[in-house]
Amino acid sequence: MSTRGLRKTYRRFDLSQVVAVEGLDLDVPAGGVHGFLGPNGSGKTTTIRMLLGLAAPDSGEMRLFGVPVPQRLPDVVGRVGAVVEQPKFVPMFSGRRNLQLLATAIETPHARVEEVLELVDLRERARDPFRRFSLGMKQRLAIAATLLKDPDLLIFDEPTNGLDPAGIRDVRATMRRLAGEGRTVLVSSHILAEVEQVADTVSIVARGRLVAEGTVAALVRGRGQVRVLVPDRAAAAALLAAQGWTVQPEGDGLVVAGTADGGAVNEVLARGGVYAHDLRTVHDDLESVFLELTAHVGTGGTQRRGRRGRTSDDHEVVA
Ligand SMILES: Nc1ncnc2c1ncn2[C@@H]1O[C@H](COP(=O)(O)OP(=O)(O)OP(=O)(O)O)[C@@H](O)[C@H]1O
Repeated sequence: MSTRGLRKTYRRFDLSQVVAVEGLDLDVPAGGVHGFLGPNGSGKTTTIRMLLGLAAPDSGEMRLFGVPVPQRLPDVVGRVGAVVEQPKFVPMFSGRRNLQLLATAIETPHARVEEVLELVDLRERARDPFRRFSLGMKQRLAIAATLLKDPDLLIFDEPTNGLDPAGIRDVRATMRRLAGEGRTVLVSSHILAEVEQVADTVSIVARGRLVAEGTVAALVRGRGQVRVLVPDRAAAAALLAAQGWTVQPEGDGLVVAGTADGGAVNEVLARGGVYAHDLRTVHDDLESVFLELTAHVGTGGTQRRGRRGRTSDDHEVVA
């Protein structure tokens, strides 16, 4: 999946414009889990809706499986499954019955229902009525519905929203399992910790623009701090600051920001005749990288749509 120069504006009730997506260049490699990350209102849902033909871009290009969309969406839509908002399940019917109804609607054999229930680990609870399902189970049922037609690309918009830790863990495990089968999973989130552990690669957006992309390891590499305990803090601080590092006192020691290279810090100190009696490297996690990258850009447009607190009851299954 890719986008080039993608742009979408909305008109507010007072006729002013909100730029939801602004010149977005997104690349999602085939296979694996790709995190689509950004603060609330940074344009993730709008981008996903455009990719699925649910909203029209103002300008820019989008490709799915190498073909331009929305122009040729009908050619590839069968290879895409998405969970984006709004419920489509009957509360009184069992999870299995709900899936069977959908399977009939898209002319898929009911045997596939058993397969997808297995894939999302819901087989044992498939006889329970949907209304008795926990949020996590509802979410996995929505994922199961998208799997009925065996898509190569799965798109999940904030799939762990409103879930408890066990629900989050189960949805994560489901995403990993799907990627393990060779599918591509695109998952959007504004909570990095939820995606960091499951994503192979990520794109970070802020105000509708890409601010970073790559593997989680590459994004956090080299970012961090080195903490040192030294006998002479003033001398050590002078030596380290001379390297261009930001040095701050902390407790009995010093924190050297802007490097995660403990060896280099140690060498500078030793060459200057200051011997550290303790030195540790603290690597930034993706959360700090994300905050740093998105802080100065802020969040999206000024108009909010009151979607905070949305639960997984609001999922739209594009099957
Ligand atoms: N239908 C709409 N009408 C007007 N403004 C909209 C509409 N949809 C989105 N917006 C605005 O566009 C911007 C981007 O919203 P979008 O929902 O795409 O962001 P998001 O990154 O998915 O956020 P969240 O994490 O809250 O879901 C926001 O400022 C939002 O208020």
